[in-house]
Amino acid sequence: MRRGYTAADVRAAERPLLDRGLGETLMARAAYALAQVCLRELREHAGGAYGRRAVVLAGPGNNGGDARIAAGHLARAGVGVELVDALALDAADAPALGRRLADAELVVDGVFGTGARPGLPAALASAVAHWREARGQREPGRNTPAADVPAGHRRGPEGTARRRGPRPGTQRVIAVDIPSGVDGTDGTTRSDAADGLPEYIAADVTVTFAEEKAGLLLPPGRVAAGRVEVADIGVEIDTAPDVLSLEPADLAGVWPTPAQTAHKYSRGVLGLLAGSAEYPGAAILTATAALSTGVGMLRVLTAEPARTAVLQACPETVPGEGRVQAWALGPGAPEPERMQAIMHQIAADAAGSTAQDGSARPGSRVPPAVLDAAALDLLDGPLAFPAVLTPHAGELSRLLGRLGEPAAREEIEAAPVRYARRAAELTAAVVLLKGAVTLVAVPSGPVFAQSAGTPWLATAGSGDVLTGIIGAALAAGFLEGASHEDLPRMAELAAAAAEIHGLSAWHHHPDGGSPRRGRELRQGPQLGHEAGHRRPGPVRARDLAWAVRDTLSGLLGA
Ligand SMILES: NC(=O)C1=CN([C@@H]2O[C@H](COP(=O)(O)OP(=O)(O)OC[C@H]3O[C@@H](n4cnc5c(N)ncnc54)[C@H](O)[C@@H]3O)[C@@H](O)[C@H]2O)[C@@H](O)CC1
Ligand SMILES: Nc1ncnc2c1ncn2[C@@H]1O[C@H](COP(=O)(O)OP(=O)(O)O)[C@@H](O)[C@H]1O
Ligand SMILES: [K+]
Repeated sequence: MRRGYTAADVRAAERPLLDRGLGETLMARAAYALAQVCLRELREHAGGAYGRRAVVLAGPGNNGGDARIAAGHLARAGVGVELVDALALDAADAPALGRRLADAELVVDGVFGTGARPGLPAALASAVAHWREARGQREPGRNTPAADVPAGHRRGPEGTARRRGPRPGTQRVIAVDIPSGVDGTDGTTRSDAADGLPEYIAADVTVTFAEEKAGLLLPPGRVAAGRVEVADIGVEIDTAPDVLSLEPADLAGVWPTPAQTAHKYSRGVLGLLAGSAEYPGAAILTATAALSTGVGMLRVLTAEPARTAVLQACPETVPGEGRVQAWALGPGAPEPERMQAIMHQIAADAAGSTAQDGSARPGSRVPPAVLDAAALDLLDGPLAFPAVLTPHAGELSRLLGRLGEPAAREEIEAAPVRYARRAAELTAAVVLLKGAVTLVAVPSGPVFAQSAGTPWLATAGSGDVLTGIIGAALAAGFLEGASHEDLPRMAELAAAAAEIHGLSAWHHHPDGGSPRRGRELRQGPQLGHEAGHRRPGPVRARDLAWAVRDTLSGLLGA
């Protein structure tokens, strides 16, 4: 499990040590750890440290202090270091600095640290844009690992005429504590007014101190940070983390598995209302995913012709009504009246209003629900039963509008954690906001951030698969029903489902390579781009729904 802390909590933990006069000691430890990582990266990616060129960008605070001391260590190891006072940069010098940045084997970003706010000062942003341009990159992005560079680019003369400096894949960018331009607590950045590109210094590796900062786990900071290494500098944080990320190795401990004596009803029954005459496929995808996840029984309540389509694709499915332990409602535009009726019934059961003797049964445990797609469009206030909502940014924008706090899709994409949390408060539900990094928020408590997937997952039907996985997990995880007190556990299951969904895109390897199993799978890809993992190819939602089974078998050690 990765844990991310707010800047305020990190500061508070450092305070007693600073009060005891240990500031310089801490900085010396941080700088030493940073220099060690820089030297190792140079050895691994540039063939050595001696004689290699480094540009160290140093800011005005302690982050700059760490970078300056590390620059001394690097120089003593024979690295040719140029130390740049990043805030004293003149706009006229930005193009030249951009070229020197492009030419260096190592760039150390010590501009802003725990105190960082989104964005970069104008002259520095301009230098970073020139650097990007000289490297032939359109967007901020770490240098493509050598293994991922297409063979044609790797051989022969050094790239195109526009490409300068070290071979692609040999330049390493190391962020000190946090990539500058990214907010350490919420991971947000600012976009350049002229070209619309986000203003941050994308790193290959971030060396962070004491504990991970929340912004390193949240989008887009998580993408900007590359691989994160935590250096122990003797600072202990004893407050609760603000952001959590489940890793593949955590999933076996989180995921509900059947007891030895289980039978199909005690494994959990999922009720599915998905699909319509227009979109029968969505019901097939959600049903296939739920069955691949190992649900005890799947009941499908959808009307014809989607019902026959599901029964033909998934012969295990049981048509019609009956008792269920969880609900999955909404993919493929099923009948709104039917969804409303089911939600009203769960809410009534949760309120206890259906007690036979007329007595109030407040807080009754009821089957929890995952509400997706069309079901989200029926919501306009706090939910009276425990639910997981699974919007993408566009759906969340519509939902927030109905809840009286409109936000455009772009606003949500720029500050996803803020809107996911707000939606969870307003709906009294778990809100899983889909994206390259999927966030899972509860009305109060830490947010989960999961990023096992690949951009190939962004394909129609992929969300329907996620709904099926979540539904099956809720059915198995809440055999006795759930109440609002269970929202944190529901969020944990939804986060685990998002991780399994993402890993399944890697697992299903379209080139026919052997599926990734066991230990290899549990280690998982880190944002996909780490060396050692092949890139997956196109994902078909149907294959993804099938692949979930192999993913789970690998993760659970079957
Ligand atoms: N405080 C400690 O105990 C330790 C801190 N360490 C380092 O200290 C760093 C924190 O140092 P500081 O608190 O001095 O803060 P920073 O170095 O992060 O920030 C310095 C200044 O830059 C300004 N700034 C931030 N974002 C800006 C932006 N986008 N545009 C313009 N100005 C901006 C801030 O207002 C602040 O005044 C950590 O990240 C870490 O690298 C380490 O030396 C280890 C010990
Ligand atoms: N760039 C990306 N990287 C990784 N995963 C992504 C990316 N973009 C989207 N996804 C994932 O793909 C899925 C798309 O779901 P959704 O938009 O609901 O599709 P649909 O409704 O067509 O099924 C989500 O799980 C989302 O997190
Ligand atoms: K930094």
